[in-house]
Amino acid sequence: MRLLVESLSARRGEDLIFHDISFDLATGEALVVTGPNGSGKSTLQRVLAGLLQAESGRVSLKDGPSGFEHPRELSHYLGHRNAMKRELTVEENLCFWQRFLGNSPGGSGLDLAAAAAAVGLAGVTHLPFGYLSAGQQRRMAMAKLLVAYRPIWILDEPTAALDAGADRLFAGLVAGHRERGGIVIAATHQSLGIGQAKALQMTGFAH
Ligand SMILES: Nc1ncnc2c1ncn2[C@@H]1O[C@H](COP(=O)(O)OP(=O)(O)OP(=O)(O)O)[C@@H](O)[C@H]1O
Repeated sequence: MRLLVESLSARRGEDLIFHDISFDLATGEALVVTGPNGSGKSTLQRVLAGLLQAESGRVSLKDGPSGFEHPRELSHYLGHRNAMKRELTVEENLCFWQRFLGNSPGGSGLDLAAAAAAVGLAGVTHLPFGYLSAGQQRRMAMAKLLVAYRPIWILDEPTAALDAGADRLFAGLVAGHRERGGIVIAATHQSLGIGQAKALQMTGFAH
């Protein structure tokens, strides 16, 4: 499978945020997106995840499972926020996401206990999400990537609020996903330690 981005431009309100971005990623590859605040990293990711419409250009899949034409249909999107209900327990939140997302063709997610264990949170699945520390909450958001199989991971500053151990854990999850043929696109201000990756430096436009 290949993810193709051709001459992509996006606008936010009146402003053109980026223009003429192209790249392609094959099975097992990763793209690290860097750039200063406001340069358009999140905007690009939201376009790839199908949450924003592009101004022009094309995002498509080639040689993927039949019937899937846009990466949004095969993606996990992890935004700045964790997308968990504070009042629900860890287990209830993960259960919701597992059922809501379902598995893409070609794989299956971990069960909830295994996913919680994989992010080092096995002992707290009975607690409301709101009781967890900021770093534990981010780890939980990573568990969401594991409970349903999606070959493409779109990650916006995935390691914000994480300690060094969690950084390593994250790098291990990404490496495992790539070894299984997954594609990863990660926007970051920090070194992610995810091994060999393509790079895209966003510059933004001066308004
Ligand atoms: N909903 C919106 N409406 C209008 N403009 C927006 C909106 N969201 C973001 N922008 C603008 O789009 C530009 C790019 O923002 P974006 O969040 O994509 O940048 P970023 O590179 O991810 O920044 P950061 O490193 O701070 O997360 C900024 O100038 C921002 O003000």
